[in-house]
Amino acid sequence: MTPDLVTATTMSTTTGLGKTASLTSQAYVTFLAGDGDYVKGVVGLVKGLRKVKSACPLVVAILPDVPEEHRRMLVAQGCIVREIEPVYPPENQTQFAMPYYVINYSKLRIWEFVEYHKMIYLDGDIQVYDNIDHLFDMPNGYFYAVMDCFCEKTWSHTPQYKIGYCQQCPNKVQWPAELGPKPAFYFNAGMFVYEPNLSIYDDLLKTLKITPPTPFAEQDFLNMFFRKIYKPIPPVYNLVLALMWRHPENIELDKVKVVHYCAAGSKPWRYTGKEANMDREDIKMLVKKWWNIYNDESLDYKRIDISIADSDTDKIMVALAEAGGVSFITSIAAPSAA
Ligand SMILES: O=c1ccn([C@@H]2O[C@H](COP(=O)(O)OP(=O)(O)O)[C@@H](O)[C@H]2O)c(=O)[nH]1
Ligand SMILES: OC[C@H]1O[C@H](O[C@@H]2[C@@H](O)[C@H](O)[C@@H](O)[C@H](O)[C@@H]2O)[C@H](O)[C@@H](O)[C@H]1O
Ligand SMILES: [Mn+2]
Repeated sequence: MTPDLVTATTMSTTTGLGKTASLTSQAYVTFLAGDGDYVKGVVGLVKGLRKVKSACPLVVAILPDVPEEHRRMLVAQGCIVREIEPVYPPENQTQFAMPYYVINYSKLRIWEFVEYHKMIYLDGDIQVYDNIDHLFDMPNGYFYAVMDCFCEKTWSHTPQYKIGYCQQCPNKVQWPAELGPKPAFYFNAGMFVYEPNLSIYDDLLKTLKITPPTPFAEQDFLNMFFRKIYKPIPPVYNLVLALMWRHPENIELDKVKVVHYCAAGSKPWRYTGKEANMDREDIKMLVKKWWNIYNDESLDYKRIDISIADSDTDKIMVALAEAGGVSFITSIAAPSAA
């Protein structure tokens, strides 16, 4: 048994909670860079995870350029903040699909978070509308993510886009034999389930050094690196918004658990409704849903004052806090919010 599991077992006997073994070793993780407005995305995300009563904490891997004030906001919202060093791709002439994708290689650092056995990575522009903790229970040894769509203009550099082929509807336009074998399934890297591991981490960084950058940056790289163990999961776990107008037949909006505001103009905190497709009623509704969570004060993190914790509930919360699931304050001056 690993040391983590020993702790978890002890904890579940002391708290009487059922599935606590997971709590010490599983977490959500997101990535934050810069002093801009993506911090709003992360605040929205941690509140969303609370709303769906996720049992696992949210770790935020931040670059050094995230200002102190934003770090404090995240901690105050119950996030576990971890600074990481940036990772840069090798020098190259490549044009990224979006210029800021260059910083996304830093996502690779999350393979270093080996105090967690399994993590679910979520982009900061993702919101969770239904509990997805069950994804932690899928068999180990695979890389799980949702298949991407090739129909938007950001894909115009690819043969797929040029011939109108999309893996979301592989029979509409058949893959032509003269282009060689059909490309392997390709995932969107805004959401994935993976296992932190130091030897994989070393291998990722070593391989990156000898891999020329390509337009979808770390997403292309991860697709290449994990191609042999990639297992597609249904689009309800990462609704790439373009699916709603490109492949509506693949989507049942009321069943969607995770929404990825990745279409141009769809980031809720920047939404104006002016860009292509952004005036759709379903998009307006999803943007409103995001804001409802972001503005819901009842979802703000409530800290527990450990010095006056006396009820059984408080004691359980403190045990959880020690396991990394919830954080708490020790100051007696601060009021208990429990
Ligand atoms: O200025 C930035 C740009 C990106 N990101 C992070 O990098 C992720 C990937 O970028 P984005 O989601 O904008 O890409 P898209 O999914 O829209 O292609 C974001 O979700 C954030 O977690 C960030 O923190 N600050
Ligand atoms: O750095 C590469 C980025 O690539 C991805 O972008 C998406 C998005 O840009 C859409 O607008 C496209 O249409 C879609 O197909 C594309 O995959 C991830 O969401 C992001 O987390 C990051 O990995
Ligand atoms: Mn994104």
